[in-house]
Amino acid sequence: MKFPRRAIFFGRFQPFHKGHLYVAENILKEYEEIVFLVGMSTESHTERNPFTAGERIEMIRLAMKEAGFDLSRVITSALPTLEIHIASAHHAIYASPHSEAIFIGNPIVSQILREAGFNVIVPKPYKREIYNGTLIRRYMAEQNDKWRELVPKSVAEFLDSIKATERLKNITSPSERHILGEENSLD
Ligand SMILES: Nc1ncnc2c1ncn2[C@@H]1O[C@H](COP(=O)(O)OP(=O)(O)OP(=O)(O)O)[C@@H](O)[C@H]1O
Ligand SMILES: NC(=O)c1ccc[n+]([C@@H]2O[C@H](COP(=O)(O)O)[C@@H](O)[C@H]2O)c1
Repeated sequence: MKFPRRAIFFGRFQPFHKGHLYVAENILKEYEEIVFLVGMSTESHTERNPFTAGERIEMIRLAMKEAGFDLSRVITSALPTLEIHIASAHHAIYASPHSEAIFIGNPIVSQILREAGFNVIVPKPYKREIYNGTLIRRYMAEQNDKWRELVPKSVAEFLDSIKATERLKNITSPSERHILGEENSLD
């Protein structure tokens, strides 16, 4: 059987932002279909992984639709939080439809996948200093509206609908908020 030409984009998507969209657009210039593999999907409501797997899948689909892609080219799959181990690489295979390449920037995970025989491609950085999940989560936790410009409009609307900034504020530790210069707002 001839499979459609596919590539996996492996990430946590916490939340889905414009850097992810840039990578996905480039993947779809070269491949017929994209598989968004949502990592650490069994973790939510933590500072690093505040959103559930379902919420992340929802953001991916909204953003890809907003960007004008036919969603029949967009596949989503999820992996539980795994030990960082060579054997874990094979979980990516069972969770994904047949694919020719896997796009991932995390150096440890990409090394493990490479050693397990995957065709690993590190995405070209696109304004990484602003388009990164860590910064966006910090802005959200400090109720700083700057996060809105860093995600697609439909994602911002979705995040508002689930009161995401309130969640981020409540789950972000005081020490983190101190780093953000928010100490005066704590009672
Ligand atoms: N601005 C960007 N330009 C290019 N690639 C990006 C960008 N942001 C993320 N990526 C790629 O997407 C992959 C998955 O991203 P991930 O979901 O971990 O988001 P992140 O922005 O790196 O989040 P965090 O800051 O929470 O680690 C990364 O390993 C990286 O290769
Ligand atoms: N314990 C884990 O399951 C674990 C830890 C770090 C990275 N990863 C995976 O690697 C991918 C990329 O990692 P980062 O999002 O940290 O760059 C993610 O999708 C994530 O799921 C998994």
